Amino acid sequence: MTSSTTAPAPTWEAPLAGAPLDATVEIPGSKSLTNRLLVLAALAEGPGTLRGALRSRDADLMIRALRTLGARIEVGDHPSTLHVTPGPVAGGTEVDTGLAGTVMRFLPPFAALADGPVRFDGDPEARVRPMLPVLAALRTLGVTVHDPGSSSAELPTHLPFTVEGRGSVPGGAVDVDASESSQFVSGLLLAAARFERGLTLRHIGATLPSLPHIEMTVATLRDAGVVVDDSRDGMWGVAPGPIAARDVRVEPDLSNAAPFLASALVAGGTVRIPGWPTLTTQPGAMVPELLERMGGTYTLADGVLSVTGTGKIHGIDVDLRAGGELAPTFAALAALADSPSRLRGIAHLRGHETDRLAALAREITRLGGQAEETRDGLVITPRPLRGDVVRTYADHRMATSAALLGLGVPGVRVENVGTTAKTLPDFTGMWLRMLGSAS
Ligand SMILES: O=C(O)C1=C[C@@H](OP(=O)(O)O)[C@@H](O)[C@H](O)C1
Ligand SMILES: C=C(OP(=O)(O)O)C(=O)O
Repeated sequence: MTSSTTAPAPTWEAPLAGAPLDATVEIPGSKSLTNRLLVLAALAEGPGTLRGALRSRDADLMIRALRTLGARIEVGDHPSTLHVTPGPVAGGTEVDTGLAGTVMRFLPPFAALADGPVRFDGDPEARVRPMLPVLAALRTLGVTVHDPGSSSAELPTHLPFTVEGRGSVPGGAVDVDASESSQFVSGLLLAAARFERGLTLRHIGATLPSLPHIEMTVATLRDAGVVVDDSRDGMWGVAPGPIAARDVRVEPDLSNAAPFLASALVAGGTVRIPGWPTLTTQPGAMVPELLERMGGTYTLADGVLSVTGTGKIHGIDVDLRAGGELAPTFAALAALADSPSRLRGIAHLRGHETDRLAALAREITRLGGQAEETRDGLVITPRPLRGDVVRTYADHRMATSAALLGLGVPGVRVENVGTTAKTLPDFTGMWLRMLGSAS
């Protein structure tokens, strides 16, 4: 299994904004859409194609895993064009999840269709991310899951684990507590049309994060001809049936666009993102309005989103439950604002790539800021900040939010900026080009 390095990585000097921005930034395909569409293509009735797919560590982990599980995936005339030919789901193999939530939560239900055992493991940081709800659901649905190192009948709560594929999954009804991650729901729904009786899934937790990501799952399933009933809140039904083979284009990743757009508020000037969808299930669709509340303005014309800022940022009180992956960007803006901010509804960020609430509070504090964890979020009170090393904890969004802080604070150095390869391999190149300082 691959693992992220624990040796001290060289730091990257985050550039300070020298002048108001005037940049157009092309953002690669959405991680969430790419990895859903790959899974559905690998379960489809025939060969299909993704265009504009993301190529990053998370997407490539998904590609490698699906290949080992029996799909043929060929790269077309552009690296972002992927031709997928489904095959019988193969067992007797291992899946490296890296640190990708989409791989570790979407593929166990897929592996349950295999003709043999599939062992899952990932990065050291992945071994603490919550897994139990999806594994417990699989057991209820008739699938055996066990700890690869023991003969105990007790369900593993985390990676590593083995899913004993038996060639088919009975399916049926299951209750899932998805309060720690919407991905438990999405993973089960994505494979459910291939279960003999389909699936009826009821969420039983107190809160449900990332609802747009579940809606994205439902939309991609319906686009592939799968019958999904989402007429009752917190319940989803998937009818058994074929998954259509398709030729699909992936939208740009709007969450990855967030730090670039937010730069306009820090540096002043305008940042433009082409290919912004008018209708989308991506939670990044919330970004323009949130930036407006913090002092920016935006327009969407001919598919180009433009955000303009003045360099003056206002604090915000916002429930980010629907788009928790945006929190690191807004925490950085909040630390640079002229009034306090409260980010709410994001307790589940404690199970992301790292405990993001602790990491953001610690790193903002390291720069001289004031940031406190609450039960379900952060309270950030702006203070004058000074440069220092910002630690990233193997978390790509800690790195991009540190870059944003560095636009406004001289001397910010980002530890292991290479962690951005999880979803955006050329992050530093794109950032420098945005600032007009690329060689
Ligand atoms: O399904 C998806 O593609 C995702 C769902 C969300 O996970 P959580 O519900 O665990 O936050 C999000 O944060 C993650 O980046 C991607
Ligand atoms: C939470 C995230 O990723 P993952 O898909 O690994 O959960 C994220 O990208 O912010």
